[in-house]
Amino acid sequence: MQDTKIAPRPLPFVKMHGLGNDFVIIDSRGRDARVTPALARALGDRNRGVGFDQLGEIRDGDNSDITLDFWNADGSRAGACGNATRCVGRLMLDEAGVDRVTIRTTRGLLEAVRAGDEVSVNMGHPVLDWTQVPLSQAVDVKHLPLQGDPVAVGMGNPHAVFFVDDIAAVDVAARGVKVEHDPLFPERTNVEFAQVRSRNEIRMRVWERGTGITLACGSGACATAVAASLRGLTERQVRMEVDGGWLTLEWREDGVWMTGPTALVFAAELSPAFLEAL
Ligand SMILES: N[C@H](CCC[C@H](N)C(=O)O)C(=O)O
Repeated sequence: MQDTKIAPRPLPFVKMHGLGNDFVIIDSRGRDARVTPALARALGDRNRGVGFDQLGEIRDGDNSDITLDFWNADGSRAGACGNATRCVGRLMLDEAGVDRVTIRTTRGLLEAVRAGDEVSVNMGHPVLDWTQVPLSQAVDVKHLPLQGDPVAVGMGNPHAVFFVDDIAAVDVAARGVKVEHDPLFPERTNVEFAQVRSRNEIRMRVWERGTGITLACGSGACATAVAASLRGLTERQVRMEVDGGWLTLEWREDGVWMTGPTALVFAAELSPAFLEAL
């Protein structure tokens, strides 16, 4: 019998961003899941791959319109990614020509709805139990025993939110990397620095676990709105300015809703040579 070699096929993807928080999105519906840590790392390399803050993989739905998994550029998994959820929500809303879609993520069933030109997603209820954030010891999540007195909030991924008087004076990278690896966070953490401008407005900058400084972080924006509300600093609805623009957050009875813009940058495909070299 003659040996046959199956030629690897190119793998299509799209590049999107939400407020400059950028994503590669691979649609694996109807095929075997293809994303591996090695693929995430290679694709996430801005020189050898494409570069992204997170990689999103769309899979077939599970009592939902789709299932969505997130990866960081270091090959680790992100349990939540609000901006990518909005971007994928936009793709699915447009594909189906509907106003509401359901998205299964590791933290449960989320929904995305059209909000004029923007997309709103319900990122679910915040997690305020220290075992679930998770933290490594029984502490008050509203006042962590760390310099700067941050609040811990889980949004499917861990966040530590610091309130500061002057955000321009914060060295986000230096402080972020230190807090990310503090032993209080057994799964490391995303780190937000927030300056409350009024009871309805916050300026926020972020250090993302496994990624570094990004222009926006949707789950971090949700965590920051929850933390500010818990501390009595703001109302439950706030406008938030991040490095990439503006988001609206509202902590409602059914979860934390986030609204903001999405952008489709380009569609392309990964070459067989790139995939073979993994
Ligand atoms: N950019 C994402 C969050 C990524 C979080 C990730 N860095 C993690 O490890 O949890 C967002 O819009 O919510």
